[in-house]
Amino acid sequence: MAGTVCGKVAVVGMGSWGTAAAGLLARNAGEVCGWALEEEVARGISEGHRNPLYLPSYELPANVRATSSMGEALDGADAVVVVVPSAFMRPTAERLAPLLGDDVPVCVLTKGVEPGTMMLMTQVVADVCGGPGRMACLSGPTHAEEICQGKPAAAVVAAASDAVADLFRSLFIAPSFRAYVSSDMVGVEACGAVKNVVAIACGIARGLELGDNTSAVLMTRGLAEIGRLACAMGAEPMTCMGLAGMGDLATTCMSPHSRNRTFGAALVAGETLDEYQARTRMVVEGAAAARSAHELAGRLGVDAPIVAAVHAVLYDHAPLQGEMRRLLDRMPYDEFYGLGGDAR
Ligand SMILES: NC(=O)C1=CN([C@@H]2O[C@H](COP(=O)(O)OP(=O)(O)OC[C@H]3O[C@@H](n4cnc5c(N)ncnc54)[C@H](OP(=O)(O)O)[C@@H]3O)[C@@H](O)[C@H]2O)C=CC1
Ligand SMILES: O=C(CO)COP(=O)(O)O
Repeated sequence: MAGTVCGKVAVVGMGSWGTAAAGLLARNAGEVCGWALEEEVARGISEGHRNPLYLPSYELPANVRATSSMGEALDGADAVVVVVPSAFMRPTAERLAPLLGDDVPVCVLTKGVEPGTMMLMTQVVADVCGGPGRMACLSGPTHAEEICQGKPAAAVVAAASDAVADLFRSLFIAPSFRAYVSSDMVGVEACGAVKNVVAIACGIARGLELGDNTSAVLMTRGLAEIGRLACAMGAEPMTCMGLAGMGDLATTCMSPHSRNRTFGAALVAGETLDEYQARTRMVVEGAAAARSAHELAGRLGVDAPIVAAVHAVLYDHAPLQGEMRRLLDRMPYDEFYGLGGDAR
């Protein structure tokens, strides 16, 4: 029944995932008000209950509306969900800060690492808005296209405070959507950011017609790489085995809905990042994450060859086949090196 958990939830960012998330939240909040950058999106949702630009075939529940005024979206909100692309997180948080009540809990659905500061997305919002204790993040295998169709899915809500984690779990849970909880915010966010880079590698492999074995190897070795990086950032190892790690890696590397995987294949066909994003209007988070993850790996002394290969292809104009060859030519070491295995 709508409205049983809280009165009003604001969703900041009405792209694909913001739209699908608003649909989930509408079951448990009295009212959901989305903030959209574009007036066309806000009007389409409020007047026609559809987002004209993202997932236009999905009819939103009657208690979801949207506005291009951040003040109106935030006014009286009991909880806030932020889901703008990572590149816009800091400027969006700066607009949010003066409108956000002191104790209002915030859940971030965006996946990325801020270039330069190397902050995770909840850290960026807390840096600007204050109140790290009110922050949460939700991540997992949640392609918006399938959530809108009511296909069963699950994610994990991580927060430092049990009360904040419990609130967002209650807000997101639905008959076809399970929300688990965790206290490992770093692990959940690090996994979400780095898996997108591995998905680009899987897309490249697919574009090169390298087969399912190759994809499985990239996913498995990618998970080892995610584990090494996330643990060096302070994550708990088991988080990488969960919904935010293995679960999201699997869907992003295998699903035709994945922008990151599709972009990898498009690269092989000769398309650039700018061309791909302009054509689809959708963000490829793994491209920015490749830069941050590559720099982080260097800073933390972590071996991250798949991240390095994607980075080389995207930013050093390295040939695709050459990078794939370089990955294959590396001397294989202990399978769990950096995760408890020997350096041999
Ligand atoms: N799509 C999915 O299935 C999932 C996405 N995510 C993550 O969610 C985040 C958002 O992705 P997604 O919803 O897919 O986005 P989309 O690629 O579907 O849409 C792009 C979004 O960016 C917004 N935007 C463009 N320019 C700006 C700006 N200057 N300031 C603020 N917002 C801007 C657009 O707003 P407008 O339309 O109003 O112009 C739109 O909401 C990403 O980090 C992604 O990794 C996580 C899980 C699933
Ligand atoms: O994070 C996602 C699914 O959980 C979305 O991945 P893509 O951005 O590759 O579509």
